[in-house]
Amino acid sequence: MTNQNVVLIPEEQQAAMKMAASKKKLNVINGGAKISSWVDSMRASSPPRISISPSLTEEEKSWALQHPSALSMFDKIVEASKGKKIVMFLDYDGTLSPIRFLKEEDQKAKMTTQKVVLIRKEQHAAMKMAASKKKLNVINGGAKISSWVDSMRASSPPRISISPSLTEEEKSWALQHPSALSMFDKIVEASKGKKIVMFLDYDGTLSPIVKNPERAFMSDAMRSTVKSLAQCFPTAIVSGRCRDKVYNFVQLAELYYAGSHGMDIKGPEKGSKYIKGDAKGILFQPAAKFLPMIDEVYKTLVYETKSTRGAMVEHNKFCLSVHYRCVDEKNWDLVAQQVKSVLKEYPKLKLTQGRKVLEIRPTIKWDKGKALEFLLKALGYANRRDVFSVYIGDDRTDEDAFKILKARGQGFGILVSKCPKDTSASYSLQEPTEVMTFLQKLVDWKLQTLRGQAML
Ligand SMILES: O=P(O)(O)OC[C@H]1O[C@H](O[C@H]2O[C@H](CO)[C@@H](O)[C@H](O)[C@H]2O)[C@H](O)[C@@H](O)[C@@H]1O
Repeated sequence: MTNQNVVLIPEEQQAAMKMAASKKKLNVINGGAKISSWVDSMRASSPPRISISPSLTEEEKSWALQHPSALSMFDKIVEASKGKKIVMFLDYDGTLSPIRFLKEEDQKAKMTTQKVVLIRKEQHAAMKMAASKKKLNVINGGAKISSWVDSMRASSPPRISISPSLTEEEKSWALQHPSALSMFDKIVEASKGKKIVMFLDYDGTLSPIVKNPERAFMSDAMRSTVKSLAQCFPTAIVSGRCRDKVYNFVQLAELYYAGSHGMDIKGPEKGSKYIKGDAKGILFQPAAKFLPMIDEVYKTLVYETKSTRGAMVEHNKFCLSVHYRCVDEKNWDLVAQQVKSVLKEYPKLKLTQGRKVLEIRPTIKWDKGKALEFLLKALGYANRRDVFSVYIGDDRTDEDAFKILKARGQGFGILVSKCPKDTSASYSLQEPTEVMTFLQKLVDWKLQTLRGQAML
C-alpha cells in the first residue's frame, strides 16, 4: 500500500458511516452528486429549525412570543374574522408539502417521496463511501474513506435539518437521545442515594466553538455555574487542550483537570475536599516520555504549514492540534498532506480528527475514558455501586468516556450536538447554553435536597 493510497478515517466520519449503514431503508436523492456548493447554498437558503428539545434560547423564546403558533391562537383568529369573508392563500412547497428533496432530482424523488431524506453532505459522503468500500484502502481500525478532504469536511458537521419539521431519522435519534433538560427529573431520580461525579469537556461544551482557538472563552455565567457545581459534586474538566491552557480559560482552582485528551491529570490546587489527606492533588502523565518528540513534531509542523493561509498548529503539551477551520477548503488536502508527510517519520504518533482539527498524539492506550476511570479511582469511587458519573462532551474523543460509563453502568454520557450523531451517550443537549442550564438545575436540585434534609 503506498502512502498516497493510505487514508485515515476520522472518528467523526466513522460515526457517520455507522449511521449511514443503519439508514438502508432510506433513499438518498442526491446520491451521485459531488459535495458541492449548491448543498451549502441550499443550507443557507433554508434556516435551521428552532429546536429539537423542548428548551428554547432567549432569542427563540422572543421570536415565539412575537409569532405565536396559529394553533394555540386559533380562537383569537376566528374571533377576529367574525362577520368577515375568509379567503385562503396557500403556498405549496414547504407549506402543503414537506421540503424533503432537491428540485434537480424531482424525477427520482417523485417515486420515493415518502422515503426520501435530504442528508447532510457528510452523511452523504459516508454513504457514498460505504457503497464504494471495496475500492478503498484500509487503515486505522478497518475504516476507509476515499480522500482526506472528504474526511476533513465531515468534521464538525453542521445542523442536519433544512425544514422546520423533523425527519423520521431525527425523530428517532431524538427519542433515543432525549434532551437531558426534559429528562432532568428522571436523571436525578436515577442518581438517588448515589454520589454524583461530574466530568466536563471544554471546547464546544463549556465554551462555544469559535474560529480562533485562543479566544474560546467561557462566559462568566458558565464559570460561576461550574464553580457552584464543584461545591456540590467532585467536578473534572477533561479536554484535548493542554492542562495549563484549559485551566487559564476555566480559572477554577477547585476542579480536577485532565488535559491533552486525559494524558495530563491534576487534582485541585489546594487539595480535594473529596479526597481526605490529599493536600497536593494527584498528578498523572502517562505520555511523559513523548514530550521531546511532540516538541520536535510541533516545530516541523509549524514550518511545514506556515505557507498555508489560515492553518494553525497548537501545542497541547502531550499532543498537537493542526487547525484548518480558517483554511480555504480548496487547501484542506494540502494541510492533510503536510501533516501526513511529517507523521510518516513518527510511527509512534497517531492522527485523529476533531472539529475542523487534525489531532496528533502518542499511540499509547490512553484516552478520555481511561482518564475518567483514573479519576474515579483517585476519588476512591472505582468499584462502588453508589457512584453516579455524568460526562458531558461534544466531540469524538468524548465517546471513549461515554463508552466506559455505559460499560460500567455507573452513570451516563450527554452529547452536546445540534444534529444526530452516532454516540454512546444516553442524552443530548444542543449547545453550551443548554449545558449551563442543565448544570444549574443540578446545583439547584442538590441545594434543595440539602435544605430538605436539614429541615428533617
Ligand atoms: O476536548 P476539547 O476540550 O473539546 O478539545 C478539542 C479541541 O478543542 C479546541 O479546538 C476546537 O475549538 C476551537 C475553539 O472553539 C475551534 O476553533 C476548533 O476548530 C475546534 O476544533 C482546541 O483548540 C484543540 O486543541 C482541541 O484538540
